[in-house]
Amino acid sequence: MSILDLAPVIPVVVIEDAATAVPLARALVAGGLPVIEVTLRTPAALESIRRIAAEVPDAVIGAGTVLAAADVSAAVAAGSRFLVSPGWTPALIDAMDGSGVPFLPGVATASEVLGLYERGLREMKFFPAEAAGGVPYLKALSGPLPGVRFCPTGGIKVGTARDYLDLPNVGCVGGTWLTPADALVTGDYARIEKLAGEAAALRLR
Ligand SMILES: O=C(O)C(=O)C[C@H](O)[C@H](O)COP(=O)(O)O
Repeated sequence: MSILDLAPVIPVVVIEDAATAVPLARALVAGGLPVIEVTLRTPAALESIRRIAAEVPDAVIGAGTVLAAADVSAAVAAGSRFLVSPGWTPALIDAMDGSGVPFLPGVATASEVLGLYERGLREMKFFPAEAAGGVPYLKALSGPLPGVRFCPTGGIKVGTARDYLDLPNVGCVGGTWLTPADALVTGDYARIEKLAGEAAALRLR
Protein backbone atom coordinates (compact mmCIF):
# COMPACT_ATOMS: atom_id res chain seq x y z
CA MET A 1 0.00 0.00 0.00
CA SER A 2 1.18 3.52 -0.78
CA ILE A 3 2.46 5.81 1.92
CA LEU A 4 -0.18 8.28 0.70
CA ASP A 5 -3.01 5.96 1.71
CA LEU A 6 -2.14 5.16 5.31
CA ALA A 7 -3.53 8.34 6.91
CA PRO A 8 -5.14 11.59 5.72
CA VAL A 9 -2.39 13.68 7.28
CA ILE A 10 1.36 13.16 7.67
CA PRO A 11 2.59 15.18 10.65
CA VAL A 12 5.84 16.95 9.75
CA VAL A 13 7.85 17.17 12.95
CA VAL A 14 10.86 19.27 13.93
CA ILE A 15 12.41 17.65 17.02
CA GLU A 16 14.92 19.65 19.06
CA ASP A 17 15.26 17.12 21.88
CA ALA A 18 15.34 13.39 21.12
CA ALA A 19 13.86 12.72 24.56
CA THR A 20 10.53 14.04 23.24
CA ALA A 21 10.51 11.76 20.18
CA VAL A 22 8.87 8.66 21.65
CA PRO A 23 6.09 10.35 23.67
CA LEU A 24 5.41 12.60 20.68
CA ALA A 25 5.13 9.65 18.29
CA ARG A 26 2.91 7.78 20.75
CA ALA A 27 0.58 10.79 20.98
CA LEU A 28 0.30 11.04 17.19
CA VAL A 29 -0.36 7.32 16.82
CA ALA A 30 -2.91 7.40 19.65
CA GLY A 31 -4.69 10.26 17.90
CA GLY A 32 -4.90 8.21 14.72
CA LEU A 33 -1.93 9.43 12.66
CA PRO A 34 0.61 6.60 12.39
CA VAL A 35 2.69 8.07 9.55
CA ILE A 36 5.25 10.52 10.96
CA GLU A 37 7.87 12.57 9.10
CA VAL A 38 10.80 13.75 11.21
CA THR A 39 12.65 16.53 9.39
CA LEU A 40 16.42 16.24 9.18
CA ARG A 41 16.76 19.83 10.26
CA THR A 42 18.00 19.40 13.78
CA PRO A 43 20.92 17.53 15.35
CA ALA A 44 18.34 15.42 17.23
CA ALA A 45 16.55 14.20 14.08
CA LEU A 46 18.39 10.93 13.38
CA GLU A 47 18.42 9.86 17.02
CA SER A 48 14.70 10.67 17.17
CA ILE A 49 14.04 8.45 14.15
CA ARG A 50 16.08 5.66 15.77
CA ARG A 51 14.11 5.86 18.99
CA ILE A 52 10.71 5.97 17.33
CA ALA A 53 11.64 3.06 15.05
CA ALA A 54 12.75 1.02 18.08
CA GLU A 55 10.08 1.96 20.59
CA VAL A 56 6.88 2.83 18.70
CA PRO A 57 6.17 -0.16 16.46
CA ASP A 58 2.78 1.17 15.38
CA ALA A 59 4.35 4.30 13.90
CA VAL A 60 5.47 4.40 10.27
CA ILE A 61 8.46 6.63 10.75
CA GLY A 62 10.09 8.53 7.89
CA ALA A 63 12.57 11.31 7.26
CA GLY A 64 11.87 14.73 5.76
CA THR A 65 14.17 17.48 4.52
CA VAL A 66 16.17 14.84 2.65
CA LEU A 67 18.46 17.00 0.52
CA ALA A 68 21.33 14.78 -0.58
CA ALA A 69 22.47 11.17 -0.96
CA ALA A 70 24.17 11.26 2.44
CA ASP A 71 20.82 12.13 4.04
CA VAL A 72 19.22 9.13 2.33
CA SER A 73 21.68 6.62 3.73
CA ALA A 74 21.71 8.16 7.22
CA ALA A 75 17.91 8.28 7.35
CA VAL A 76 17.47 4.68 6.23
CA ALA A 77 20.19 3.46 8.60
CA ALA A 78 18.33 5.16 11.46
CA GLY A 79 15.17 3.23 10.62
CA SER A 80 13.24 5.51 8.24
CA ARG A 81 10.55 3.65 6.34
CA PHE A 82 10.01 6.45 3.83
CA LEU A 83 11.77 9.60 2.64
CA VAL A 84 10.49 13.07 1.74
CA SER A 85 12.36 15.90 0.02
CA PRO A 86 11.33 19.50 -0.67
CA GLY A 87 12.55 19.28 -4.28
CA TRP A 88 14.69 16.94 -6.35
CA THR A 89 17.76 16.56 -8.53
CA PRO A 90 18.69 13.51 -10.66
CA ALA A 91 21.34 12.53 -8.10
CA LEU A 92 18.88 12.72 -5.23
CA ILE A 93 16.32 10.60 -7.11
CA ASP A 94 19.03 8.02 -7.87
CA ALA A 95 19.86 7.84 -4.16
CA MET A 96 16.24 7.64 -3.03
CA ASP A 97 15.42 5.09 -5.70
CA GLY A 98 18.28 2.92 -4.51
CA SER A 99 17.29 3.16 -0.86
CA GLY A 100 14.69 0.39 -0.93
CA VAL A 101 12.07 2.51 0.85
CA PRO A 102 9.21 4.55 -0.64
CA PHE A 103 9.90 8.23 -1.24
CA LEU A 104 8.06 11.44 -2.04
CA PRO A 105 10.20 13.93 -3.94
CA GLY A 106 9.00 17.53 -3.87
CA VAL A 107 7.62 19.28 -6.97
CA ALA A 108 5.96 22.63 -7.61
CA THR A 109 5.55 22.77 -11.42
CA ALA A 110 4.26 20.57 -14.25
CA SER A 111 7.80 20.31 -15.63
CA GLU A 112 9.13 19.07 -12.31
CA VAL A 113 6.33 16.50 -12.24
CA LEU A 114 7.26 15.38 -15.77
CA GLY A 115 10.90 14.98 -14.81
CA LEU A 116 9.78 12.38 -12.27
CA TYR A 117 7.04 10.95 -14.49
CA GLU A 118 9.69 10.09 -17.09
CA ARG A 119 11.39 8.02 -14.44
CA GLY A 120 8.23 6.13 -13.63
CA LEU A 121 7.32 7.97 -10.44
CA ARG A 122 3.65 8.69 -9.83
CA GLU A 123 3.60 9.91 -6.21
CA MET A 124 5.15 13.18 -5.09
CA LYS A 125 5.09 15.89 -2.49
CA PHE A 126 3.60 19.20 -3.70
CA PHE A 127 5.65 21.88 -1.96
CA PRO A 128 5.23 24.63 -0.86
CA ALA A 129 1.54 23.93 -1.34
CA GLU A 130 -0.15 27.14 -0.27
CA ALA A 131 2.55 29.50 -1.56
CA ALA A 132 2.78 27.70 -4.92
CA GLY A 133 -0.91 28.11 -5.70
CA GLY A 134 -2.79 25.84 -3.34
CA VAL A 135 -5.94 23.93 -4.20
CA PRO A 136 -6.73 25.64 -7.55
CA TYR A 137 -3.19 25.02 -8.78
CA LEU A 138 -3.24 21.34 -7.85
CA LYS A 139 -6.69 20.97 -9.36
CA ALA A 140 -5.34 22.44 -12.61
CA LEU A 141 -2.51 19.89 -12.66
CA SER A 142 -4.96 16.98 -12.35
CA GLY A 143 -6.24 17.52 -15.92
CA PRO A 144 -3.03 16.99 -17.90
CA LEU A 145 -1.39 14.76 -15.26
CA PRO A 146 -4.20 12.41 -14.22
CA GLY A 147 -2.04 9.49 -13.12
CA VAL A 148 0.00 11.46 -10.59
CA ARG A 149 -0.92 11.77 -6.92
CA PHE A 150 0.40 14.26 -4.43
CA CYS A 151 0.96 14.91 -0.75
CA PRO A 152 0.62 18.71 -0.61
CA THR A 153 2.63 20.24 2.22
CA GLY A 154 3.49 23.79 3.19
CA GLY A 155 1.13 26.23 4.88
CA ILE A 156 -1.72 23.72 5.27
CA LYS A 157 -3.79 23.75 8.48
CA VAL A 158 -6.67 21.64 9.75
CA GLY A 159 -9.14 24.13 8.27
CA THR A 160 -7.72 23.92 4.74
CA ALA A 161 -6.73 20.24 4.64
CA ARG A 162 -10.20 19.05 3.66
CA ASP A 163 -10.19 21.09 0.43
CA TYR A 164 -6.96 19.39 -0.62
CA LEU A 165 -8.17 15.92 0.40
CA ASP A 166 -11.25 16.37 -1.78
CA LEU A 167 -9.06 16.69 -4.92
CA PRO A 168 -8.77 13.51 -7.04
CA ASN A 169 -4.98 13.80 -7.21
CA VAL A 170 -4.36 14.14 -3.47
CA GLY A 171 -3.72 11.10 -1.29
CA CYS A 172 -2.92 12.87 1.95
CA VAL A 173 -1.53 16.20 3.16
CA GLY A 174 1.45 17.05 5.34
CA GLY A 175 1.93 19.74 7.92
CA THR A 176 3.53 20.93 11.09
CA TRP A 177 0.37 22.19 12.74
CA LEU A 178 -0.07 18.96 14.73
CA THR A 179 3.05 19.46 16.77
CA PRO A 180 3.28 23.09 17.90
CA ALA A 181 6.73 23.94 19.25
CA ASP A 182 5.33 25.14 22.57
CA ALA A 183 3.49 21.87 23.11
CA LEU A 184 6.76 20.00 22.62
CA VAL A 185 8.63 22.27 24.99
CA THR A 186 6.03 21.88 27.74
CA GLY A 187 5.44 18.19 27.04
CA ASP A 188 1.75 18.74 26.28
CA TYR A 189 1.24 15.42 24.50
CA ALA A 190 -2.49 15.43 25.27
CA ARG A 191 -2.81 18.51 23.06
CA ILE A 192 -0.85 16.80 20.29
CA GLU A 193 -3.05 13.72 20.54
CA LYS A 194 -6.13 15.94 20.28
CA LEU A 195 -4.77 17.75 17.20
CA ALA A 196 -3.95 14.37 15.65
CA GLY A 197 -7.46 13.13 16.39
CA GLU A 198 -9.01 16.13 14.62
CA ALA A 199 -6.77 15.54 11.61
CA ALA A 200 -7.44 11.79 11.52
CA ALA A 201 -11.17 12.55 11.41
CA LEU A 202 -10.69 14.42 8.12
CA ARG A 203 -10.82 11.07 6.35
CA LEU A 204 -14.39 10.58 7.50
CA ARG A 205 -16.42 12.49 4.98
O1 LIG B 1 11.42 20.08 5.61
C1 LIG B 1 11.05 19.79 4.49
O2 LIG B 1 11.47 18.83 3.84
C2 LIG B 1 10.04 20.61 3.83
O3 LIG B 1 9.86 20.48 2.67
C3 LIG B 1 9.28 21.60 4.57
C4 LIG B 1 8.02 21.13 5.28
O4 LIG B 1 7.26 20.26 4.54
C5 LIG B 1 7.27 22.34 5.64
O5 LIG B 1 8.10 23.08 6.48
C6 LIG B 1 5.94 22.12 6.25
O6 LIG B 1 5.67 23.10 7.21
P1 LIG B 1 4.29 23.83 7.42
O7 LIG B 1 4.13 24.76 6.28
O8 LIG B 1 4.47 24.55 8.72
O9 LIG B 1 3.23 22.79 7.51
